[in-house]
Amino acid sequence: MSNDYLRAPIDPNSAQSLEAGGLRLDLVDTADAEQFGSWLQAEARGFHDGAASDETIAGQVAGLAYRRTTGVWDDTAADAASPVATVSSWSTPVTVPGERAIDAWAVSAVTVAPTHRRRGIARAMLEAELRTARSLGVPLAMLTVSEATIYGRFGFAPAVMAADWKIDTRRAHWTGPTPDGRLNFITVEQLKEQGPAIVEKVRLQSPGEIEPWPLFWDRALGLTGSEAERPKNLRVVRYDDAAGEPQGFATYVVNEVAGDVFGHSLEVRIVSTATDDAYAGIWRYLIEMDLVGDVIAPLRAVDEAFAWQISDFRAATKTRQRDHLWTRIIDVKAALEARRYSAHGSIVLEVSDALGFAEGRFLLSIADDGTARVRDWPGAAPDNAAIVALGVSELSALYLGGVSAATLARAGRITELHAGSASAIDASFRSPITPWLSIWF
Ligand SMILES: CC(=O)SCCNC(=O)CCNC(=O)[C@H](O)C(C)(C)COP(=O)(O)OP(=O)(O)OC[C@H]1O[C@@H](n2cnc3c(N)ncnc32)[C@H](O)[C@@H]1OP(=O)(O)O
Repeated sequence: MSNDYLRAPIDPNSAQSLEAGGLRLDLVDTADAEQFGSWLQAEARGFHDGAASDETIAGQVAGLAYRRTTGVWDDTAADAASPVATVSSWSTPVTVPGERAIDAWAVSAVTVAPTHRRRGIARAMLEAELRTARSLGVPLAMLTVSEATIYGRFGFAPAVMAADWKIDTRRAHWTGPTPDGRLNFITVEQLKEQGPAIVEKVRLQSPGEIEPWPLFWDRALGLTGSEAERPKNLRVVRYDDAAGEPQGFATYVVNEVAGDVFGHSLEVRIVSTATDDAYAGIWRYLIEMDLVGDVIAPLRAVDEAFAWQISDFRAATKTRQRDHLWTRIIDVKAALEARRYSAHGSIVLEVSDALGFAEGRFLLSIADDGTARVRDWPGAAPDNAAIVALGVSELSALYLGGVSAATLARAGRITELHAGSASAIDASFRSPITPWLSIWF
């Protein structure tokens, strides 16, 4: 999708409801550095970050201008130029099962100033985002969340989980393959040039993955801010296959551990690998690092293959596992037809949606090749069809193939109207590749 979303008008419903409370919902002109800078500082304050330096703000003004940037202003506030609430959004492809992607409405930077909380401002902004996405024909919305208690009421649900891993390198001897590629140290500047092409090879492999944006690289590589603020201990290693083609990279830092001169802790920042060989080459390199007692790898997939590539299964532990990407189906037909399925069949979905976007009774007909057609289906279900009643949150949780319908049925979150329907949904919906999103947004 082009950047048309930048010009879409402000949602009139939310503008009116906020106006009734003396507040103004408006778009920020991201070409106006002063206005955009003020919005960025309000966002930082909303997340309890310190005031950003002029250099950081200048970098963000340049790097985030492609996002639809919305604020809420209280013209009676002492600093009336500074918004009391922020949200930003953009349309970007997200990978769905079948190594393909659909446009999704990414929502980020949702903050309301502590002086203005719990009077419905976030609700007005979120509903405006969903209506705007709908008006632009974007079938899915998504976000990564600070708290798991906020977004369910708007029809979002966790669809991609993530895990923080810790590997005890003294116990974890590498038993996986030894690939014939080679590893090379490269500079962060080289990675900024070469990394996007590698990540692009990887993107369609995991449902849930999205395109990183240019400023993502600057942040991840410590290239924002002044020279003095840049990290000095960030290492970058690239894996090239036997033919010399770059197929993966890792960025990491090695930290001293107090009281243990030779025992360091290696913290993985990014590992991105396009082939199984690159995966084995990079993880072997990290796990076998000398003078390192443990490898800390945050925000990884919940079923990392490296757990099966070491001598002691208990040497790799998940120190935390939790929801990461939340999705919200806006257009049931477009969303469900965009992905591929693992088993053919007919499924009737009775979807309820308090906001109305996804409400309806639909027939999903999945062909032998995994493609699907969705029709409104008010009538009786075809013979042998699975039938379930569920909310849009539950359908959104199932969408990327990482959540079990049988579990949701056991939890009372979906209702089987024919016995065995949840298992039929799982046979079709579950992705053979566990969904994973490697970044926050
Ligand atoms: C995608 C992202 O950007 S995630 C980041 C979210 N932002 C943050 O965590 C920054 C700090 N927090 C904040 O800025 C604000 O407290 C926000 C944005 C979370 C909420 O803003 P508010 O304007 O106070 O929310 P609002 O009054 O519209 O509440 C909407 C609903 O969410 C509920 N709610 C709001 N905040 C929370 C919370 N932290 N936990 C649980 N429920 C919440 C309200 O009770 C309300 O429920 P209801 O409408 O069903 O009665």
